[in-house]
Amino acid sequence: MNALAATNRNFRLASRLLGLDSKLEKSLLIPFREIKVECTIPKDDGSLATFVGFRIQHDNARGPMKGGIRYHPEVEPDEVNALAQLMTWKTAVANIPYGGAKGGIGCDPADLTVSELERLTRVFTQKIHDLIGVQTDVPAPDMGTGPQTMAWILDEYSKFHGHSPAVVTGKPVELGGSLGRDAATGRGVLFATEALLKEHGMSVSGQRFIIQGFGNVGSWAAQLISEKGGKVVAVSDITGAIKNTNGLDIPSLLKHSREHRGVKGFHGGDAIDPNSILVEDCDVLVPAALGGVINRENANEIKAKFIVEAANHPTDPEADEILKKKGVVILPDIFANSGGVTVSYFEWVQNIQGFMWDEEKVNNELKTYMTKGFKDVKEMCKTHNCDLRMGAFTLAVNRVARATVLRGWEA
Ligand SMILES: NC(=O)C1=CN([C@@H]2O[C@H](COP(=O)(O)OP(=O)(O)OC[C@H]3O[C@@H](n4cnc5c(N)ncnc54)[C@H](OP(=O)(O)O)[C@@H]3O)[C@@H](O)[C@H]2O)C=CC1
Ligand SMILES: O=C(O)CCC(=O)C(=O)O
Repeated sequence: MNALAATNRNFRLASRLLGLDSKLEKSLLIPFREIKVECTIPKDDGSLATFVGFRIQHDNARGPMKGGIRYHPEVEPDEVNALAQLMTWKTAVANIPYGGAKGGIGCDPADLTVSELERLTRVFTQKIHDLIGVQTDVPAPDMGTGPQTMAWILDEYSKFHGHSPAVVTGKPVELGGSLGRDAATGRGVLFATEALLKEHGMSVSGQRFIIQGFGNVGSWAAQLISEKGGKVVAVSDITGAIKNTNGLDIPSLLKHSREHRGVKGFHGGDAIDPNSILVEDCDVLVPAALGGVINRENANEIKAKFIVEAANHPTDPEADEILKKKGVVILPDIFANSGGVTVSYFEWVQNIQGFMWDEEKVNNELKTYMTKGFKDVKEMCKTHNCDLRMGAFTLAVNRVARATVLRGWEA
């Protein structure tokens, strides 16, 4: 099932549990605006290259639309649409005053030089600058993008609209980025995992973790989990996968990954087949890379007792059903990885106030939001006698539906 069909399905299940009016249900699914642009840039060798970029703005009932921009070869409209919709539900679960959006450019950032990436980002910004804004739609990093990408967007946008630091989040701290944003998604994953394990009378310390993806989210999650005594027994990225049943030395692995641009060749563990990482033995599986990686092909083989969805949409609905029957507990993406957008909200607030918080305040506030989010999700699970994914979806859909109706929605 593709990402959009899967997301729509989860939304509809939640809508039925809530007993939403069918016209309201339909209207909540339709995106507010879908933008597609062609971005042509000169490559360093003088030839021209054209890339297709998207910004899909899903819903703004609860506030400005918010969500990352992804640079990846597999970016396509249905997936961006699904990711935009997931942002609407994620900001509602986190209870931050935003709607949802997502963007992306179909490109392989590894094949482009820094100056080509800068030109591409500037052309993309030129094409969408009048459709984003501090109170309309606020982009942020996602796969293949980071603080430097946000700095280029900020600079290009400001040429049209004057200096506007709050138009993007996840910026470099020197340009108004928030302390703690870089680590925020991974730190949120830690807080979410702690809340989940506590519920089961367990703690992070001593549990065996497997993490797929060692980029921003995966590497911070690995670092923070291992600092709390969790044993990270395997990680993977696009270059390969490494396993050590005694626990990988994460600081050394981070150093190796920075120096060699990937985990491949790390001597502190054994190389394993990256395709088998999700089914290796562990207590907690943390997918932190692409969507759809847990599916009917591998769900039966998964050995983890818990799955914490650091990536967006890593679990296909068919896998969801199989895993539920096996008793695997899944902490869904729209809660588990909401730490990133929550600290993006803190960044936006700081920019608007023209005031900078210290990192301790950012991290403490994040913990408060994640703890409250878990409690709210559990409450919905109790009310609707459902699993954590439906608990999170019903919480979110109910909040967005209420905001929509209060603003004066009419069938
Ligand atoms: N950044 C954020 O704040 C947030 C991100 N997310 C989600 O988290 C996930 C990761 O994002 P982020 O960490 O920012 O992205 P990054 O680009 O920083 O990192 C992605 C990681 O995934 C690896 N990867 C890519 N393809 C594969 C594959 N087929 N198998 C194994 N690893 C792979 C990459 O390897 P390599 O580097 O070698 O290419 C890299 O290690 C995405 O689903 C994203 O939507 C969710 C919430 C917020
Ligand atoms: O920080 C943000 O605004 C959004 C991050 C994001 O794209 C996500 O949570 O999937």
